[in-house]
Amino acid sequence: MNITIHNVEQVYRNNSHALYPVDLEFHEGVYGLLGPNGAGKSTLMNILTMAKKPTSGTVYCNGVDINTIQNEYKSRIGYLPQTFGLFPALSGREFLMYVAALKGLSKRHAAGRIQELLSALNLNEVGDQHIASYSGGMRQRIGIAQALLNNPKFLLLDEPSVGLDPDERVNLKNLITKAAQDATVIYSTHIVSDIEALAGNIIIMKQGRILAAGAVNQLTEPVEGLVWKMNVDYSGLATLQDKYICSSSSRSSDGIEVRVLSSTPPSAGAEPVYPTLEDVYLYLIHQDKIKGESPA
Ligand SMILES: Nc1ncnc2c1ncn2[C@@H]1O[C@H](COP(=O)(O)OP(=O)(O)OP(=O)(O)O)[C@@H](O)[C@H]1O
Repeated sequence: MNITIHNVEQVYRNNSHALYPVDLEFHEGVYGLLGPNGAGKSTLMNILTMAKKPTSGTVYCNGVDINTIQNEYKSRIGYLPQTFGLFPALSGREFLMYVAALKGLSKRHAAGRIQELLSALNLNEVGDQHIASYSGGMRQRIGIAQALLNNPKFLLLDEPSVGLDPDERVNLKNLITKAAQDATVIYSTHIVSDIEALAGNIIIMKQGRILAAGAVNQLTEPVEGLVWKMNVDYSGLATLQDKYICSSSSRSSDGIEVRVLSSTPPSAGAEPVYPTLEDVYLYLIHQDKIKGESPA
């Protein structure tokens, strides 16, 4: 499925610009949509799922304006919103049957698909218990299951890993990889590690604008030569963090190994390193500060 967004803009009544005119194109595969709080990720997802009408601009599905094929388009979508309501008095299975009916799935087909998804999401044992008794992670997995019910060709997941334990995060990644074999998947998050190995394409947003879009190796190019690795002690780390954008730090045999974003070497011992997606993300989000920095 080919989705094209042309000149899509969202301005709220209070004149806040959630999206400046955006042009994007999605094909089959996983797209990571990264951005800090308020970047406009959920607004974009709501427009793509037709939950929200944009102030202006058009979304095309395989070249056709989605407004002219609403029902067909919606039947091919699976959506996990950032927040969603579940009926606590229903069991997970009953809730999924209810959503399947709304999506127009036949009862027989739905029953088989729901069993498949309860197993895939490790919810078999609790599938017939009331949702009221579910943990946060179990509720999130029911949300993921409802998004996958109709084998969507366009799957949109807003912060899907929230509340999932490490095992379930791995399981989620495997499910998404499988779904993306013949579907377009958009995975929205502000957690870079969630999508680093999963998404072939990354879109980075901030304050309603697209800062960069492309494959990870395309995005790293402008950041090459701007990332440094060095060892410091705890007080040295605090000093560095005051002056520079530090992308990650980990304990090492020589104290703390820290990655620093800087246009010049932050110290004599700093060693240049190849940028990761997290480096790219922090660079793009904080580039004004990095460009205007005063080195040590
Ligand atoms: N109904 C609304 N009325 C006015 N402004 C809104 C409304 N909904 C969202 N906004 C604003 O639009 C901008 C983008 O919000 P959005 O929820 O799309 O961001 P996000 O990237 O999904 O953030 P988060 O990671 O926190 O979920 C924010 O500045 C937000 O305050």
